[in-house]
Amino acid sequence: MNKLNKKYLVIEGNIGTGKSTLAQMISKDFDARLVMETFADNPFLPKFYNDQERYAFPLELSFLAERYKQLKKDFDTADLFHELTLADYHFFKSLIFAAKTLPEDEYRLYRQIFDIIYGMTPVPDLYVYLHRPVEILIQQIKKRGREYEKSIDTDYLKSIQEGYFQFFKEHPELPVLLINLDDINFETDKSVYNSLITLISKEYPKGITRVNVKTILG
Ligand SMILES: Nc1ncnc2c1ncn2[C@@H]1O[C@H](COP(=O)(O)OP(=O)(O)OP(=O)(O)O)[C@@H](O)[C@H]1O
Repeated sequence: MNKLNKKYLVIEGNIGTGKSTLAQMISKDFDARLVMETFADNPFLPKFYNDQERYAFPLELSFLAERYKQLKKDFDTADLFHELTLADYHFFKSLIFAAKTLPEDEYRLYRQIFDIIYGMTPVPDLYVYLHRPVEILIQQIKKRGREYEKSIDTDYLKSIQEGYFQFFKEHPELPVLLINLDDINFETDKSVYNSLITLISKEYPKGITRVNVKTILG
């Protein structure tokens, strides 16, 4: 087994929390196979941020189709070179977002399709959720300056965050490591990154284990 003692690790979190950056750093250091979410070339995403009502359904369907295709491809092909697979999203993310973006009748239809697919997706050994207050996320989103994300507000981020927390409550069988990063930058501060690695390499029981990075760093 690799030094993280995991075969399939998921890094999740709200929009702009830094999950892709952390997943990339870890995959480089531990020579992991990296499964990254693709969204840059989703033609519905900019349209959705302009007109949510009109474009939410095609957006959600396209994310679902894309994520399924990607997981299937990545997990169907045996990989003899990597012991660890690392993803910057968990499949359930699709449903968390859809519950917030779709009207009830469309959500019910979406859910039927989702449930069929969800049963076929792999279960992670550990689900890491990177938490930051929504005010910090707004700053991060502004800083990275993706044009179409300009309309994201704290209410939207709060509702997505609630969706994640609800998901954890409804899935007590999943080992979740909920790390409160607050405003701490693990990209520039090596000691923070090392603490995250130590945390992630441990074994966790099913359910939520909460850790506050500021408390650990003292
Ligand atoms: N199912 C979905 N429905 C609506 N929007 C989505 C969905 N999935 C992703 N998005 C949007 O796609 C963009 C990228 O999302 P995501 O949170 O994965 O990446 P990110 O914000 O770059 O994350 P990080 O900064 O933590 O790496 C965001 O604007 C997000 O709101």
